[in-house]
Amino acid sequence: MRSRGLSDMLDVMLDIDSVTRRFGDLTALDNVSFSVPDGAFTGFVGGNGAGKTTTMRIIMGVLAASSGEVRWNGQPLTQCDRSEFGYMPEERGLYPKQPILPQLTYLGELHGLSSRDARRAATVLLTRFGLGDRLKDKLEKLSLGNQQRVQIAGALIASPKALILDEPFSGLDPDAVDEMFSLLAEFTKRGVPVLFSSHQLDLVERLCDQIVILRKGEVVAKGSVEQLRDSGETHHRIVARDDLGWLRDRTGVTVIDLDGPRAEVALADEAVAQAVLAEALGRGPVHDFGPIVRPLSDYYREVTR
Ligand SMILES: Nc1ncnc2c1ncn2[C@@H]1O[C@H](COP(=O)(O)OP(=O)(O)OP(=O)(O)O)[C@@H](O)[C@H]1O
Repeated sequence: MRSRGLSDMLDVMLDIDSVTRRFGDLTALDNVSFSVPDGAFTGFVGGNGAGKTTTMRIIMGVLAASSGEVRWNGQPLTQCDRSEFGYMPEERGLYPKQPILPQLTYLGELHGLSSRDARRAATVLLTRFGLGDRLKDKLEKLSLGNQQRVQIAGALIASPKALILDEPFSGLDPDAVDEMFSLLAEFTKRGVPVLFSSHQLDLVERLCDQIVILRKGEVVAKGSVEQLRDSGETHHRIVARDDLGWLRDRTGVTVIDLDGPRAEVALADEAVAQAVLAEALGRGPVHDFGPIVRPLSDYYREVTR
């Protein structure tokens, strides 16, 4: 679904620069730096406790950084800038016991919309999410997936200039994810930067223009999916007619998996790859030989272990 390369997105609107945050003895964020370019979907991943929520809270001014700075269009981010951002916090912002339309309308008003415009925007969004006949229902009466849709609608209500979404896709079924993604894509097309955290690597790989990986409060990788994959170890697949056990004794070859005439190997460099192919051909027919495009999850495991 990615539509543009990073090179097309030259404007960097949201800049997280050397942000450190300590809680007592714990350094939850250690010199974290990355940018969320104009119009880019930036996926923010990392294990439990890596520091994603803390980073988002600092961006939104809920927490202060111990040191470092967040900039918006090159200037230190202000509360006024933040009031124009859409934010979906980890703890979710809406009240379970209140009906959904008045809550979203109120949120729109808090962001500066007139009562009429806020109500209209809320109605349009909720209808778009298939909740047009549930406007008077209390949030808690909706299914979890629908509650999540309403929470996301809360971040979108007032034409946000940036979107900071803490696990917006958790709890959504695959159709709802696609529906939500196409809605968010309308914002990125208008140049809105979107930063979202997620534990769903397959989804991040499919949807994001760029990815930032945190491990124990430090950025361990950032870039487009292609850049991250290319920087990881490449594996090759070999399928031949005869047993490939000889691969175990060759310099520069690490056997990852071997099953008779089928093998997955890590090869030190291109010269080793050519030598392996030549030897395999010398020993008999080779049915398949080539690099394996590995999922992002493999690379993620490499950099976070
Ligand atoms: N208010 C706080 N006081 C003390 N420690 C905190 C506070 N907030 C976060 N932490 C700690 O900071 C670290 C980072 O937490 P954070 O919630 O940012 O991680 P996360 O990447 O969002 O994790 P998860 O994926 O589990 O939501 C954790 O060790 C957490 O316990």
